[in-house]
Amino acid sequence: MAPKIEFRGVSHRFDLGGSDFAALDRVDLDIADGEFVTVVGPSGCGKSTLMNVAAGLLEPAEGSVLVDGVPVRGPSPQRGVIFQQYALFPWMSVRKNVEFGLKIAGVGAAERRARAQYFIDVVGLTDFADALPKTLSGGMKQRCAIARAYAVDPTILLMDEPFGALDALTRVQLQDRLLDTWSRERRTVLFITHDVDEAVYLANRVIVMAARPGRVHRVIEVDLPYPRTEEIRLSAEFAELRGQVWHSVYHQPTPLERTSP
Ligand SMILES: Nc1ncnc2c1ncn2[C@@H]1O[C@H](COP(=O)(O)OP(=O)(O)OP(=O)(O)O)[C@@H](O)[C@H]1O
Repeated sequence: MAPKIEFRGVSHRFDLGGSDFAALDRVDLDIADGEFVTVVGPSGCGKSTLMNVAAGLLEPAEGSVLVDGVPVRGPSPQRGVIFQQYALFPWMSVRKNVEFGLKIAGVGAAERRARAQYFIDVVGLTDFADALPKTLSGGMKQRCAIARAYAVDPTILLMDEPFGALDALTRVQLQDRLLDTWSRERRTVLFITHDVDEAVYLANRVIVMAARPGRVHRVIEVDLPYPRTEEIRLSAEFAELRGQVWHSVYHQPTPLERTSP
């Protein structure tokens, strides 16, 4: 089956005070439909740049990203994006936030309400549907952002450190909630994180990037069954995979001085 997302020779440079800086160097990566792929790597290795290119928020200097075989030319409702900062509208209730994208898409009031309610229930915010974001905890805000992203029915979810600002316990709970949502509403997920445990716990496949220039360093298959459970998190197999990812992230080759053509 053709990949859902294809990165084809994606390179990107930023101008750093007159000299070019290679944020991404010839990234090739295929992601299958329904896969859950996590991306880890040292700070500045180009994780967010990779995601922004996939989201259509950034045009790569070279190469392209294809979704269902079609080059990405800009943002699309087909690709839901979730950032670390929740980006909720503070004056709107949870329900109105979740309905927002549907309203923009011209979905009628009754269907809007039903779809929003479904995803509010899925992320466990039923009792807070009419609450304003300022009354929610960080984890609840992020669940609202997840419900909002799902409600417009994207085929792909692009998540950039979505749980990065949360405490460890909330983070683990949201990982389970996200996997539960993913198992019920299967989407292709590209999830960026700094957290090696999180990367292994969530993924089918972990992409380890290296910096300077930003590139794919290693791809590690996570051959653990779903649903992932505490038992799996504490298993020897999990520890072994975590060790592999950890080693790949923290013992990387020295940065290349320049990229060869
Ligand atoms: N708008 C920009 N202008 C100049 N340089 C940039 C810009 N955005 C990113 N960079 C540089 O490109 C490199 C990759 O940045 P990116 O944010 O993609 O890395 P990252 O892996 O997501 O980092 P982190 O894990 O710290 O968030 C970094 O060295 C960064 O300094």
